Amino acid sequence: MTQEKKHTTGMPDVQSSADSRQIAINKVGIKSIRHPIVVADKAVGVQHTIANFNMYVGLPHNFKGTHMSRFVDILNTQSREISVENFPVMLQEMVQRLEAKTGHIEMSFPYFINKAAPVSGVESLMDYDVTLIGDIDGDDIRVALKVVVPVTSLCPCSKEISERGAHNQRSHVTVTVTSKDYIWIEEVVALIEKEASCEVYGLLKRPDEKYVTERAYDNPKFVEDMVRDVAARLNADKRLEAYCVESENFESIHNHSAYAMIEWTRPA
Ligand SMILES: Nc1nc2c(ncn2[C@@H]2O[C@H](COP(=O)(O)OP(=O)(O)OP(=O)(O)O)[C@@H](O)[C@H]2O)c(=O)[nH]1
Repeated sequence: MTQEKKHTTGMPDVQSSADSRQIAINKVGIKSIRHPIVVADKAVGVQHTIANFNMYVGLPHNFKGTHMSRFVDILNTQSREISVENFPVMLQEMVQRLEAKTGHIEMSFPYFINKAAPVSGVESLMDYDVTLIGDIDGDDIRVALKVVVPVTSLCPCSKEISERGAHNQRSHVTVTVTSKDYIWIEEVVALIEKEASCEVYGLLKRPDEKYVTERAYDNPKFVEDMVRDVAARLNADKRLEAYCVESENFESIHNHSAYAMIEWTRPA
């Protein structure tokens, strides 16, 4: 007897009953459930963190409801860790357990990278928001990696027209990639940070602060420059099947953001 059946034998199963409305549901399941996960860490082997999961399946028109408890059960399966490597297996397990054809999982987690300050070399952790987005439709499985990288951007126009200074701000550069091969989170972060006016750090001493201020001033970027320069680097990566690069600059001279986005898919 399966785990799900042994506690419920003899009880009415409303969700399995028929529905006559002739309307299929694209996504049904659970949203915002937290669970510990393990992520491969390029520097130290593994990193333990906590992910927020959204897990959905498609529901055919003739069923009243899905089986919500089974999604949680998949997270609690003891026979394997929840990891980036096991993510496709989770997608397969989910559609199998839910008797569905299509499924979608989003696994969002903070990921920490130890960075050295640019002059003093003092080390500190920086946190990055990472999401794995998986879709399964029959035998077709697609997994995208999304990384949000906070950086500094400095406005080229402001630098040109002002007698002193230039407005600069923190920006979020978000890259979402699908790839034939494994892509390290660290690779995506490094690629983006190289193209920013300057990268940001958890801990900076005064010599570092002077360096990042001057580095940003010497390296001004519009939001358009940011997404184009990151896209040019992504274009050179032959492993990629598709990408989306976005930049949101939280403008320090406005109460709104500047935003740009480039999407690319490898031609068939
Ligand atoms: N389908 C559905 N279930 C819900 C919803 N809200 C809460 N639930 C609960 O999800 C729980 C049942 O999950 P199931 O997986 O169907 O439970 P079960 O029938 O005991 O388990 P199985 O034998 O695996 O089907 C019940 O407590 C439901 O009331 C909802 O909006 N839709």
